[in-house]
Amino acid sequence: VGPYTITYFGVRGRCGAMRIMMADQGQEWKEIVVDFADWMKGDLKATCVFGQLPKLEDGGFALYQSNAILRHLGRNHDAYGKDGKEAALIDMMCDGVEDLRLKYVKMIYQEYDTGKDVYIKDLPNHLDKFEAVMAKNKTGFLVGDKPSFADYSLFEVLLNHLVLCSSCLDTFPSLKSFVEKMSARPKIKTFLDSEAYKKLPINGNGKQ
Ligand SMILES: N[C@@H](CCC(=O)N[C@@H](CSC(=S)NCCc1ccccc1)C(=O)NCC(=O)O)C(=O)O
Repeated sequence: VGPYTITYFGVRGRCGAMRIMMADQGQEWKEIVVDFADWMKGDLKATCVFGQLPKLEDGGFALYQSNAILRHLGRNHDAYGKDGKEAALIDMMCDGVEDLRLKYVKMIYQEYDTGKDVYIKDLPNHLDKFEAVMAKNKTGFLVGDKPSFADYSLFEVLLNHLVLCSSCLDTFPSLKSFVEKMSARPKIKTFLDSEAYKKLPINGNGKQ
C-alpha cells in the first residue's frame, strides 16, 4: 500500500481524521498543499472527480471523498471490523459522524456569528447518541475491540468541538474517556504535538 499523498488546502478540515489514522497506523504520507488563489484559477479543480478536495493518491490510485478515503485506509489497515456485520456497523457510525460534521461545517462557514451559541446549546442532542454507543460497547471504541476508521473520524470531530466548546464532553464520560485514550496513543500523541498538525487551522475561514 502507498506511497500515500494527500492533496488538500492548508487546513485540517476534512483531512484531520485521515491524518490521525495514518499517524496511528505508523503510515507515512506526503502532503500537497493547495493555495486557495491557485485553486480559484480552476485547472486543478477541473481534474477532481467532484471538483473538490481532498484527494488521496495511493501509489497511482486516486480517490476523492473524505469518507471513501477513510474506508479505503480502513480496508488496507485492518480498521474496518472483523466481519461484514462489524463493517456495516462501522459504516453506520461513520455516516453518523458525517451528519455531525456537516452540521459543524455549516455553522462554521455560514452561521458562526449568529448560530454558534444555539449550535453549542443543541450539541448534547447529537453527542448523547455517540455517548450511548460508546457506553454500550464497553471496549472503548464505537464498534468491536480496536480502532476503526469511524473512531478516528469521531475522535477528530470531538477534538474540533472541544475547541469550539471546551466543556462539551463534561456530561459524556464515555466520550471524554475515548478522547483521552485516543489522545494518549503514542503515535497520535506525537502527531497532535507536531508542528505539522498544530500549524494548520481547523477550518478554511479561520473560525473555530
Ligand atoms: N463530500 C466531500 C466534500 C469535499 C469538500 O467540501 N471540499 C471543499 C473543501 S473542504 C471544506 S470543509 N469546505 C468548506 C469550505 C472550504 C473551502 C475551501 C477551503 C477550505 C474550506 C472544497 O474542495 N472546496 C473548494 C471548491 O468546492 O471549489 C468530502 O467529504 O471530501
